[in-house]
Amino acid sequence: CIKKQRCTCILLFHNNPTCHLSCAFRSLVFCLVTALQNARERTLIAVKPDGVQRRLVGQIIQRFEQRGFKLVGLKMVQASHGILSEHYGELRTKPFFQSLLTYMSSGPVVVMVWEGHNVVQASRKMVGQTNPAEAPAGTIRGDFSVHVSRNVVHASDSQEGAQKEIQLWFPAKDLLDWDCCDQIYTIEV
Ligand SMILES: Nc1ncnc2c1ncn2[C@@H]1O[C@H](COP(=O)(O)OP(=O)(O)OP(=O)(O)O)[C@@H](O)[C@H]1O
Ligand SMILES: Nc1ccn([C@@H]2O[C@H](COP(=O)(O)OP(=O)(O)O)[C@@H](O)[C@H]2O)c(=O)n1
Ligand SMILES: [Mg+2]
Repeated sequence: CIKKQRCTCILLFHNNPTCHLSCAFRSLVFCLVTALQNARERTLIAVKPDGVQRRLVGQIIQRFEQRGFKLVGLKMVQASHGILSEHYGELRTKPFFQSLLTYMSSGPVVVMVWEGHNVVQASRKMVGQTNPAEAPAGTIRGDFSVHVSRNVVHASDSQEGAQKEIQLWFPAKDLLDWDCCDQIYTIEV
């Protein structure tokens, strides 16, 4: 997408003699802004109470760091039924809803916001299917869990869902904008 926009800028230069420098400049700015917006995609990841009890927090964080994502928010909380009901609102009619709330409030959770290119989709792949029996080895659930009711970690399943979940768990002031010195080595800007 970034490359396509660069090509558009170049075509504007070469094919259209009436095109002004300012036009190309605007395209370039658009191109850069889009690249930066893509790089700033965010998702909510939570280590569930089973993951915390089993001392998997460090290994889970390490996987996201290693992949090249940037941690911009982190906290440990004892989640209330209120926040969990909202977080899992879409599952309200499911037979396991009450047991899900009981499990999720049974101990602390570690809630995080990770930022980076395509982070929502990439995280879902790193986490694996909801049912660990279907999650391949190499995914977090495939490596650390065996049962759907104790699947160690949560990851937002869409960009829209991520935005809602991030707002639910974090006041904006608790998310940090910081420069990752290796960013130019993880994406092409
Ligand atoms: N049949 C089930 N029995 C018990 N728990 C379940 C069952 N199905 C789902 N769950 C629990 O509810 C959670 C939420 O289900 P959802 O369909 O959102 O899966 P998910 O998106 O993979 O998980 P999460 O939202 O926690 O990342 C699951 O992660 C799992 O812990
Ligand atoms: N059959 C199921 C499905 C989900 N769940 C739990 O509900 C959570 C949320 O379900 P979900 O459908 O959003 O799946 P994920 O997004 O977690 O993969 C799961 O992670 C499980 O903890 C469950 O206990 N039993
Ligand atoms: Mg889900």
